[in-house]
Amino acid sequence: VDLSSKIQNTQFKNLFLNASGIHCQSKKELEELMNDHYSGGLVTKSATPNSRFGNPLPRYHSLPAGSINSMGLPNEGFQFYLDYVTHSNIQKPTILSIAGMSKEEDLELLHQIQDSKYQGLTELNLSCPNVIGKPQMAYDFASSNQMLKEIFAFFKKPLGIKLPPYFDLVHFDKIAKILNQYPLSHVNTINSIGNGMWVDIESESTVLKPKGGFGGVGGAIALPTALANVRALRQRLNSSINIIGTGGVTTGQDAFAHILCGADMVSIGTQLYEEGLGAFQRINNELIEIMKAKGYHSLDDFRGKLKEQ
Ligand SMILES: C=Cc1c(C(=O)O)[nH]c(=O)[nH]c1=O
Repeated sequence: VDLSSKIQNTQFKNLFLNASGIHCQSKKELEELMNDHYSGGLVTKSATPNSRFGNPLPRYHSLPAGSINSMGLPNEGFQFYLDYVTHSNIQKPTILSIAGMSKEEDLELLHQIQDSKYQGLTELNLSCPNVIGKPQMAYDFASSNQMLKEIFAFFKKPLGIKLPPYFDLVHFDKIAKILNQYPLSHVNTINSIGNGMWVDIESESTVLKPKGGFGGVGGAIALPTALANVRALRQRLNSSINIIGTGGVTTGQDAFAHILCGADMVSIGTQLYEEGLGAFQRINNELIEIMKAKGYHSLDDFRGKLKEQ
């Protein structure tokens, strides 16, 4: 059974990635991830120009079926991640994630990447729901289109976009129409489901401190939304644009479902945070068992071949 996959011309020995933000913020986390045998690639925490502490704690809470977070983009700063993916002992392909606090910052970071020696993939996060006062850009179709136009006037390296979930078929039509105009390497869908709320009954309080308790929701609870976004975008995007399916993957079955819906690669976030790096080996094995039982030898045997009732 072959779990290899690719994004444009970048080959991955297996389809699994960490979701940006999970196990990829510090040097220690990145090195453990780089040396992990059961993930095919490595995604960095979204980087801002300068390092950030992020939002006040508590800012992450485990839920019965997932997680809620309002981290607020804590990261070591762009130069740290650019240095890491450019100079570290590269064992697997990398995706450098960036999230400027404005269009100007995004453009500046992309100019630095364009002018750098970095030859890996880049991912522009247009969907962070937790920076106070910063909207999720990808919900503003006109601004997203304008931003992409300005980016592709100069950026010539492989670039993907991290999208928030959409909940309306017309919105899938609108965002796909925009994205199809640009030579994107991939889209990564979904980011957490923005601005959820969780309440502690005993204390009668929110569980998160930032933003009055509003935070992005992830984990098992997000799987139906993630599968819908992967399927809807696969049905609408040019075949040249690959899809990283993120959201709700806790088992090999969930990964299988993402691939059936059209995902080329699959990211694991909440489950990786809760279980640790062992989640990759377990989910790899579970997916292999499913494929063996069904007589599939490679992901291409069933990718995007979701049947309908
Ligand atoms: C990059 C900020 C993000 C954060 C964060 O740092 O709060 N949390 C998410 O669930 N998704 C994000 O995109």
